[in-house]
Amino acid sequence: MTQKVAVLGTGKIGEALLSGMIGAGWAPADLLVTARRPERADELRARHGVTPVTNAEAAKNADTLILTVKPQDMGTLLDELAPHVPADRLIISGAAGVPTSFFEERLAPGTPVVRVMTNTPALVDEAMSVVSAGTHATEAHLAHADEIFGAVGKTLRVPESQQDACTALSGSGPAYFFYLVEAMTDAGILLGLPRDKAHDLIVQSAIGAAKMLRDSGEHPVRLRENVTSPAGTTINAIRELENHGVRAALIAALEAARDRSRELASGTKD
Ligand SMILES: NC(=O)C1=CN([C@@H]2O[C@H](COP(=O)(O)OP(=O)(O)OC[C@H]3O[C@@H](n4cnc5c(N)ncnc54)[C@H](O)[C@@H]3O)[C@@H](O)[C@H]2O)C=CC1
Ligand SMILES: O=C(O)[C@@H]1CCC=N1
Repeated sequence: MTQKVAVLGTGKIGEALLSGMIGAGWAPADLLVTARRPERADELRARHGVTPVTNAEAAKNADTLILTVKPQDMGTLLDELAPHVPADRLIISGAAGVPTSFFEERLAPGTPVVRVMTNTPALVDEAMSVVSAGTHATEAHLAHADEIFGAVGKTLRVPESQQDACTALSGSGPAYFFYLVEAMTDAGILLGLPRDKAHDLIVQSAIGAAKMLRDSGEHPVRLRENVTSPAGTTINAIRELENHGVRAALIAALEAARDRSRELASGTKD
């Protein structure tokens, strides 16, 4: 039997997933989408050939429901969905913070729920997605979630107790790198370079560093040591980073992101 998958609340993350799934071979005819605005539904149909439906129709007709609304909208979506979801549907939540128990409490007893935290590099098939089982999710359900999110990058299984930490690291992670590139580009301007050249130099350095981190098998400390010549330029920069507490700032920043993920657990408007 054909497995139909519905993406409910198809915004940035939902559309990236959809696009990756189609690229990986899913037939658009087997993909349903829901959107709040009719213009958005038309746009998704035109771009991807998928079928826009209502949330209730998605619950009735798809075997797997991927919920990609904001955490604050999850309560409202579930109120609408709950009467229409048969207990054999697999629910995959992509929302930050919201625990699998939130869904289990609102849906039919025994409904399998999988929680996934992905990130925006899903747009270029380089996502990092972490996958956790709810109470009733089996290995087959987890494998199905791995297959779906594997279409847009890497997947990793983690216990749900680690989801808030993973959200702080990889869910929000791309934003920290974009922020660093932005700040380093400003530094280039201070040093007299035109903005476009500074941008290109930093972006290519970021890509090179990312490839080395992934492919060299070396520890990041060793990679940094290899750049840091005795009495050279790099150590002067590193001293300033340490003087300004950048390491401590990053630790505090990720802790704050983890704490916010925990606060979002209520899945309601606040
Ligand atoms: N943006 C990011 O970097 C990441 C976001 N996430 C999670 O993914 C989820 C989606 O985030 P984005 O795609 O950035 O948000 P978004 O705002 O682009 O997409 C959410 C979509 O859901 C729609 N929506 C809301 N309520 C609806 C309803 N009842 N029925 C149908 N559609 C409805 C909205 O109109 C919107 O288009 C969030 O829960 C977020 O925590 C996870 C990882 C990374
Ligand atoms: O900022 C957020 O809440 C979402 C979740 C992880 C990345 N973006």
